[in-house]
Amino acid sequence: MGQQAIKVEDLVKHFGKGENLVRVIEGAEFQVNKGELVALIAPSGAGKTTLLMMIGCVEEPTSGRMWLGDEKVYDNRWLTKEQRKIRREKIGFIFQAHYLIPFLNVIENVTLVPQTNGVPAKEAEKFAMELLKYFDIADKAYNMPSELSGGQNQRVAIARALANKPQIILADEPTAALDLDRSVSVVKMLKKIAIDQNVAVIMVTHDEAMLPLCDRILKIENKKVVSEAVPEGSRHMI
Ligand SMILES: Nc1ncnc2c1ncn2[C@@H]1O[C@H](COP(=O)(O)OP(=O)(O)OP(=O)(O)O)[C@@H](O)[C@H]1O
Repeated sequence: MGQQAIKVEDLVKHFGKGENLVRVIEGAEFQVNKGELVALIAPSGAGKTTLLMMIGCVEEPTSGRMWLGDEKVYDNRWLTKEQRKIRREKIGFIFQAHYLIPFLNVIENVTLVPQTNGVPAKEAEKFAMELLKYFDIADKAYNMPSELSGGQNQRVAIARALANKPQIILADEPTAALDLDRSVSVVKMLKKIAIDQNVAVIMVTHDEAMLPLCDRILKIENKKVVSEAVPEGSRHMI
């Protein structure tokens, strides 16, 4: 078993109160290790984004316990006043729409978070260039996002998610806007990152073709989270 990146115990999430109470998650228990690429699947409205946002310290759970790396961050309440700091230091987010900032060029987008974290500009730029080279997009460093294709923008968004050297990458349907070839290449990239950078990646997806590329599936079922192997015999399909 690898090192723990995420662990939750008895995690509960409700929205609203009284008549408007919505029970989304009821006692989730699971762990994700560094080096793992895990697909998170469930029907629409079952709570995938909510779960991702709780792990990302954006949405507060209703109760339970949660660890990020070795640090216990939630025990029926946040254990720190600075969830934002935890988020900035430990988590990289990738979204379906890449959300690059349109008036900043590529390298400025990638260095924004590390600079907010106090990393000196030169050092942040050096690491950003390494990431852009790794993603084969260094020649676009000084272009604006509008000058790049959808797939290129998504690679920049992945580089940006890695710029703060996170332990955990949370990707909410990162391939939804891409065709099959580009989707496969993004997911393979996420797997390579998981191994090379020793990070845990959780990827929400509706695309079954992506499952064989993942190590494991987490499924939200009956308001719980269950772990499943990827579909038998299909791992090497793509
Ligand atoms: N801020 C909120 N207030 C009240 N209910 C909410 C809130 N956010 C989410 N919900 C409800 O929680 C449930 C889970 O929503 P969530 O967006 O996590 O689902 P999802 O699995 O990501 O769905 P999709 O696949 O459609 O994106 C839904 O019933 C939704 O209506």
